[in-house]
Amino acid sequence: MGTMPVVFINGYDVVHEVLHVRGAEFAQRPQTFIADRLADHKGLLNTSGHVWTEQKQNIVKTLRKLTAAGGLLERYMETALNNLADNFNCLIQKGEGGQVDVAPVLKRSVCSISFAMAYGRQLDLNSDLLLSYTEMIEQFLGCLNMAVMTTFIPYIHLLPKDPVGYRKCKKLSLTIERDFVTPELERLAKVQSNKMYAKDQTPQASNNNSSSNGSPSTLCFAGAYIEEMNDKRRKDISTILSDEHLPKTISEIMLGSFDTITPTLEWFLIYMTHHQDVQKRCRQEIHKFLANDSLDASGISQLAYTRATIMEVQRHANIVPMPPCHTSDKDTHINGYFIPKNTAIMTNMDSLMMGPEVGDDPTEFRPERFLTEDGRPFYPKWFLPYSTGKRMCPGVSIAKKELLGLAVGLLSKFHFSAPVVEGKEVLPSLVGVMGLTKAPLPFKLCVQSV
Ligand code: HEM
Repeated sequence: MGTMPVVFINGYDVVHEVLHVRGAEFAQRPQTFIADRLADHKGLLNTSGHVWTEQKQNIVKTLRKLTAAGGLLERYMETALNNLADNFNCLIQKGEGGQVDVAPVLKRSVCSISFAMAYGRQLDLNSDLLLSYTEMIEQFLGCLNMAVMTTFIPYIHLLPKDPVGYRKCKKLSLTIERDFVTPELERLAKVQSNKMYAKDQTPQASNNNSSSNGSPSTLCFAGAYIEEMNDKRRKDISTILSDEHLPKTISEIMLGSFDTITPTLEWFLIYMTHHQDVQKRCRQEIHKFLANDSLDASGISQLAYTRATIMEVQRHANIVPMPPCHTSDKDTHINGYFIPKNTAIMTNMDSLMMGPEVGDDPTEFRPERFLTEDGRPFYPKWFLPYSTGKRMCPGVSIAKKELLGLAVGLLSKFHFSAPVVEGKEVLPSLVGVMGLTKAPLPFKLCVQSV
């Protein structure tokens, strides 16, 4: 990458050794042109050392608290799903269910949930703010796909006419922060200071730890971050959490969830269209275990086949085939090969998802590979869509719940099949396009109520 050597690692044994066993040694991110310029050494995804360590611990703690917080995520999902169903039903009533471009509504649903988890308030799927936030995120990601070329040939960014869109990308990133992130953070900071003021005014309140549970500002990522930061400042504890890092970290949470959950759901619907038998079996399981199709925890936990299907979609479509690179700041060896310090280590996830450990015919779509013989969920060691070790995705538990909840909500309400064009069924393509993640080509589905 540019002048930086790159080593691809392949196969479960070496991936496990580098990312997990020697995770601390390889926990750093290489300094690439685009990451340095866009992240500006802030946030979490592209930082290393103590800046990354405290923020990672904080994000893991906060996301764990949010997923555990009394059905919060489930409430946001129900609202998004109801909104989504209204949108699909509207198209069906207008006679337009035969060929629906499902992606825009799916994207806004995911964005509305991420927004709610990040800022503590949920937007309607058709609200102007959500429409423009989603559009800006998409534009930014689209632009970034080309701008990453500067990682390989940095001087391109100096050429006139911005040939790979680097300057556009930088501008979009700043616009997102200015127009969407900052106003929400200011709103939350106000809530926070009002709360502090109220606490100072009420002698009883000062004795009870109202910051830990139940208050509106803690029930979102940004609120919890602000609270933790203020708490540490008040107690004079040295901290890296700051108003400078917060907007970048929030943007990364919004992008990190949007650009992974959306394509996974799109792929899920595409595979369900190709494999009607699997779709039918998932729906039967959902109707059997979920009373009124509600996303209650005890019912959801019994959906072994539907879970296995989502895992098989993640494996077969392999949405993050090349996760962000890792590096070490010391000369070392991997598998007997000398690796100079600051070499970018790239993981080839295809070598796991389609590798020999998968078993018989990895190219076949077969959810049963994630079930034991008696039908219980089975998590093979090579299945690492969220990576592993120190840099593992902190959003894993939210992602798992969200994917299952949205997949269940979609299948319980709608049937998906190939649109018929000029008397012929047109199945959506299984070929993906690579950006930061692997997304499907534009596609349409026939959507019917069940
Ligand atoms: C289907 C959903 C998702 C998949 C497949 C996924 C996958 C990944 C992968 C492969 C990495 C790179 C790990 C590495 O460098 O070894 C990552 C990092 C990350 N993900 Fe996710 N992710 C998903 C959802 C989410 C969600 C919902 C969030 C936020 C709530 C999130 C936030 C992040 C962040 C902040 C990082 C950077 C972690 C670090 O550098 O230490 N992701 N994710």
